[in-house]
This record gives sequence, C-alpha cells and structure tokens, in this order.
Amino acid sequence: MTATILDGNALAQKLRADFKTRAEALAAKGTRPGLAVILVGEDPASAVYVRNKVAACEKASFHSEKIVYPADVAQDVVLRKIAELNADAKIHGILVQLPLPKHFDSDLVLEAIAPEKDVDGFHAENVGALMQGQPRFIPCTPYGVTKFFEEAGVKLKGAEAVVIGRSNIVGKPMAMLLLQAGATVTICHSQTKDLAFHTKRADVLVAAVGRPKFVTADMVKPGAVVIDVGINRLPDGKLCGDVDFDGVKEVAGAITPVPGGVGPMTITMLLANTLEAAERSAK
Ligand SMILES: Nc1nc(=O)c2c([nH]1)NC[C@@H]1CN(c3ccc(C(=O)N[C@@H](CCC(=O)O)C(=O)O)cc3)C=[N+]21
Repeated sequence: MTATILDGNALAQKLRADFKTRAEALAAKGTRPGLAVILVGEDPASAVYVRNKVAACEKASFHSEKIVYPADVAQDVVLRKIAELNADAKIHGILVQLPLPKHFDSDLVLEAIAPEKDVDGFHAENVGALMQGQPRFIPCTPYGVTKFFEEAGVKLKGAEAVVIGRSNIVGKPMAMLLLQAGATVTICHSQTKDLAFHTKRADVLVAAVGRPKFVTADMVKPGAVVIDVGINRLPDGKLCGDVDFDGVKEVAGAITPVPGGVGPMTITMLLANTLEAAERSAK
C-alpha cells in the first residue's frame, strides 16, 4: 500500500475559487484586497517567490505592489517605506521577504509592520495572539498545513504529533496549532537525542528542517500523515523536500510532495490572510 498523495496545487485551486467570490463581494463594496511585498537584495530564490506571490495576487484580482531594494539599502529607508504602507488605505497586507541582509535587524523591521496588516503573522502581537488561542493572522505555511489536515479528515484530537524544526516561522507556530487542535505535540530539533524514537511514534509528522531527504522510511510509523515543509534545491537544480518521498510514501498513510505540496498552500494562505485583512478593514 502506498500513501495518499496530498496535492497542494489541487487544494490551493479549490480554496482560491472561494477567495474569488469573497473578493468580488468586497469589490462590490468598493474595496480591492491589496498586498505589498518588500524584497531586499537579489537572492534569485527570493526573487522567484516574490514573483509567484505577485502573480497569485493578479490571478485573484487583488491589488499588489512589489518594492525592490538593492542589498545595501539602509534599514531606515525600508522602515520609512513600511510606515508609508501602514498608512496606505489601498494596502491591507504587508510582507517583508525573509531572510533580510545581515545589516538588518529583522525583528525591528517585522515589528514596524502594523499588526493589522501583518499577513505573515510574524509581528510579536500576532505571535502572542496565536499563543493565546486567539489568532489574528496565522503564519502562512503552518496555516496551509492545517488545510491539508482538514481536507484529508486527519483526526488531531489525541494524536501524537511530531514537528521537526523550531523556527519562528514554521516549527513553533505549527506546534502551537497542533496543540490547540488537541494533539500531543513533540518538537524535535538539532539537539534532539534519538530523533527516530520520537518520529516513529508520530501519527502526524511535520518536517521543517531544511535538509534534503532527512526523514527516511525507517523513521516513520506505518500509516502516519507526513507533511514536508522543506524546499531544498539540489545541485542539479531540482527541488527536493526534507522527506525522502520515494521511500516514505511506501510506509506513510498520506504524504505531501515537493514541489506541489506545502509551497502552493503557503501562497494560498497569504492570499487568504490578505483577503481577511481587507474584509476586516471594510467592516
Ligand atoms: N516574509 C516571508 N514570508 C514567506 O512566506 C516566505 C519568506 N518570507 N521567505 C521565503 C519563504 C519561502 N516561501 C515559499 C512560498 C511558496 C513556495 C512554492 O510555491 N513552491 C513551489 C515550487 C516553486 C519553485 O519551483 O521554485 C512548490 O513547492 O510547489 C516556496 C517557498 C515563502 N517564504
């Protein structure tokens, strides 16, 4: 028996159909959802992601603005731009593409975004709201993962969930969402002793480590739901996840592929958060 493949492109398409209806209802009230994306530097991967985000906005007939700065731009210039966007009624969501160059204080930049426009959910106020179980904006990647659980009817109450990775943008918020859904959550990371001991107990396994094919079949419980958040570029240019897909799909009950899994859902939930922000502003 091989695993059910959880198709992120298909799920993204399904959700985006509903966004279109909601965007049209807003347009009738004179509001068009607007997203501003700030990119600093010429990292080619970042440039591709930003282009995809802007294209997704256009497809959904959202307004979007892309602001690109050279890598050596002064932090103050970016902070002033954020202040301007905070006050701009056409803009409901602001995203600063990470990582920022080394001379930036990322936390300071993220805290400069108005919390009600923080569609990434990275502002401390929004992180706090999520921790308290009153989310305002759920970070897009973990949010997208919860949509896979809904779609596949994954029962999280009482489930053993293991998250590998403890980043602020994926691991921590993911663990919090699983906890709030009633799972028993273990967060593993680079200092974890005997990783396989933990992963083999997981009914739900989320890999967000950033190491190609890190999770192998022998680490997975038969029938587990395996979510691969990794996007690693191999020397041959191909994308590859944190999970050894070919091996693990023979053991897992369900699995997300890379590409075509979590990635498209991340962008979809960015649209969802931007739409939500626009709806709140129109109330
Ligand atoms: N402030 C901020 N917010 C982010 O959400 C953010 C960020 N910074 N920095 C970079 C990461 C990365 N990220 C991806 C989104 C979609 C795909 C995606 O759609 N991937 C496609 C493949 C795309 C390709 O072929 O390169 C897929 O998995 O099928 C990938 C990566 C958002 N990020």
